[in-house]
Amino acid sequence: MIIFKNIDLKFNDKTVLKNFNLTIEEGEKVLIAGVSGKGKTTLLKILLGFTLPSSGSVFVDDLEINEKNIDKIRSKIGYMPQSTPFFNMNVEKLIHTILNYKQNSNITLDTNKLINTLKEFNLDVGILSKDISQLSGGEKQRLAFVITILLDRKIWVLDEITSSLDQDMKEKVTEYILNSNKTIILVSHDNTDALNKFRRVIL
Ligand SMILES: Nc1ncnc2c1ncn2[C@@H]1O[C@H](COP(=O)(O)OP(=O)(O)OP(=O)(O)O)[C@@H](O)[C@H]1O
Repeated sequence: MIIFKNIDLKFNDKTVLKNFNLTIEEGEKVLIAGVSGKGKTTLLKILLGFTLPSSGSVFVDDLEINEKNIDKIRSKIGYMPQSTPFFNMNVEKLIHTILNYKQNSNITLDTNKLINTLKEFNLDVGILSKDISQLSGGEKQRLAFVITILLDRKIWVLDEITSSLDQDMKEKVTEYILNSNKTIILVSHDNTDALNKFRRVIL
């Protein structure tokens, strides 16, 4: 369960969030909507501990976000920011590098699962021998999503992760998210059928 409690956030003199409260149950699918600049990305960054609120508290599974708990909280979250934060390297090497991070030591690479998940999102297995710089924006977004699936964290925090995809693929990715057993907090400006089934929170 995720709880945002009485969150205020100001940047200099500008109030971005005022007395924001939200409780997200285990397995719930929440869409954060609202016009540009309302604080959607900021809200996700607060959940990751990248941005500190001016006041208020955030809890993830009864752990309050603070310096002591933040690593444990982050290890529960699969986070996809607005732009894919990949170094330019070979795709297969990138996947191995990410899986070799200490916080992912509970995951063993299942090659069949990797190949099947790539295929599910119309990525040819040949992508593994390419460099990140050779991929299109949409390929990078789908690859990042495949990696998020492989990491299998219980909470997914997803910031406009379908912006470079065509309508059919937006629908497919959103449907996949909707049918997952994960707790989802998603920011999107899409207009897809699947998104209508999310709980909508408007900032
Ligand atoms: N580090 C920062 N310092 C100062 N102001 C910031 C900072 N980060 C965000 N802001 C401001 O806070 C407001 C909310 O930004 P945020 O990126 O959360 O909006 P958003 O709702 O996600 O917008 P978009 O839909 O365009 O992505 C904006 O006015 C932005 O300029």
